[in-house]
Amino acid sequence: MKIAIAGTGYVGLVTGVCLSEIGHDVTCMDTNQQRMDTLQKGIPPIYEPGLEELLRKNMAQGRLYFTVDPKQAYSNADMIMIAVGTPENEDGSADLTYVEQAAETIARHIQKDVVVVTKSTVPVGTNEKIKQMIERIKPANVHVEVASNPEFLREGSAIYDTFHGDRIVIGTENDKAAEVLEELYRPLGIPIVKTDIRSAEMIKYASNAFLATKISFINEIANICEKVGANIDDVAYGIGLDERIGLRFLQAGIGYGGSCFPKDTKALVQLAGNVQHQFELLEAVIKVNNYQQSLLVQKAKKFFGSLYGKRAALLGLSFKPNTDDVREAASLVIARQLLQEGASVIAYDPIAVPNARRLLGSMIDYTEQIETALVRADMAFIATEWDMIKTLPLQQYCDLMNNPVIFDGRNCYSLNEVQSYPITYISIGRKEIIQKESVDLNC
Ligand SMILES: NC(=O)c1ccc[n+]([C@@H]2O[C@H](COP(=O)([O-])OP(=O)(O)OC[C@H]3O[C@@H](n4cnc5c(N)ncnc54)[C@H](O)[C@@H]3O)[C@@H](O)[C@H]2O)c1
Ligand SMILES: O=c1ccn([C@@H]2O[C@H](COP(=O)(O)OP(=O)(O)O[C@H]3O[C@H](CO)[C@@H](O)[C@H](O)[C@H]3O)[C@@H](O)[C@H]2O)c(=O)[nH]1
Repeated sequence: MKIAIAGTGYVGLVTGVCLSEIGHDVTCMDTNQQRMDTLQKGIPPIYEPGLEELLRKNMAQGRLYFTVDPKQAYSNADMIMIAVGTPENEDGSADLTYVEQAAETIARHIQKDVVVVTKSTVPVGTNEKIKQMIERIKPANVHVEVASNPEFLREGSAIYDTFHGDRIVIGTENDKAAEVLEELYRPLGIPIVKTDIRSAEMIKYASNAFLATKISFINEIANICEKVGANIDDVAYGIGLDERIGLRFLQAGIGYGGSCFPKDTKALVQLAGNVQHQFELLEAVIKVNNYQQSLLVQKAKKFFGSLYGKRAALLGLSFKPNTDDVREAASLVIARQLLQEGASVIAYDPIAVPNARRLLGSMIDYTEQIETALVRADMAFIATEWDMIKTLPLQQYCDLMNNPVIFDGRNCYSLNEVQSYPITYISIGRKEIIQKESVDLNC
């Protein structure tokens, strides 16, 4: 099949690369010239495990192209996928500017019958608007079907998820469009849910809202565990073994970040509000998450009294491991709060430093060496559970820091392990380990 993709970010690029890998002829179109110049050289503009290899392979085999020219991308396509960003407006609703621009450009350049598929996360009713918009502009002799096909991949495992997802959701108005999409995805062997367009759009928001709810729920339980002397790791395991609850997505910490949960939860609250339904549960989920993201600095203030003049090592900048994405990352909240408290910050991340620098500028220092961040630090904040952070021997904190005080937002170390070192260790939903004389101790 000849497929064009509008928007070559995390979703568009990964989808394009994976569809070319299963034999389709894919042209990715983006309005960002610099991004496409980089891609034409075979260099991915984002970090995603396994992406570069598949990108180069399929470009070399002549199945994957990149262009900023909409005519080249859209005029001959059998299917066009919209994968542009849907960021949040100031009121939390989804900003559909890029989707509308993409739909308009598609309508102006199509020359043959085509199925337009929306992969971007869009509020219920958007695909109908896309259809109306395209119908208004397209050539009269061209027939267009519109389908909703929301994306469920996770950053950091996007290629794996595309080939091994739990389900593929296809929302259409008629069987013909559904059949084309089923044929596209059949080789992946992933269960397909066929439904109407509005339900498909809702499935995406409801999925993200439910996952975010699980995280805020376990974080609230963690906050109570701290007060009653229970251990959240054991509690999460104990409840998660009940198959109705499940073990996944019960990792307590400093809340969810990323380009999806924060904006999609707010967009669903807005969507509900538009039909006079106050989504109180989801409002609480968002409130808990905001609180959670600022929890570590609150804990540090409680421990030290004042953070003024202290040197902080911030370990991990990306919103989760294995990605360079820092959108809505808890690390950004922590960095800004530490600066407000008068501390200086040196941040470590193996790959997200350039993206973080774009947002935080020179307000903090950066390093790609974890040891450099820890040298002479008064306190270390673990914001992302990268492998190199999780497996850093505790002795290193002792050797490099002034006096090792760790605020662990991802519960990377077991309490038993920490107890054998003269380290003050304050994590989430677990007992605090305080070295009263840590100031005078040599590890
Ligand atoms: N990132 C994820 O993990 C993920 C997962 C599932 C769904 N989604 C959803 O998918 C959509 C895309 O997310 P993303 O993270 O890939 O976005 P992104 O910001 O990484 O990429 C969006 C791309 O679209 C391009 N673009 C903007 N307007 C365009 C236009 N008119 N024509 C062509 N290109 C245009 C931008 O230049 C950019 O390269 C969003 O709706 C998001 O909510 C994202
Ligand atoms: O038990 C958990 C699981 C996750 N998180 C945090 O939640 C955020 C999101 O994590 P994850 O869901 O793994 O990453 P995303 O790439 O944001 O993927 C989510 O958002 C995508 C965009 O909509 C969807 O496609 C995916 O299905 C959905 O998992 C991160 O900050 C994690 O640290 C926790 O705090 N505890």
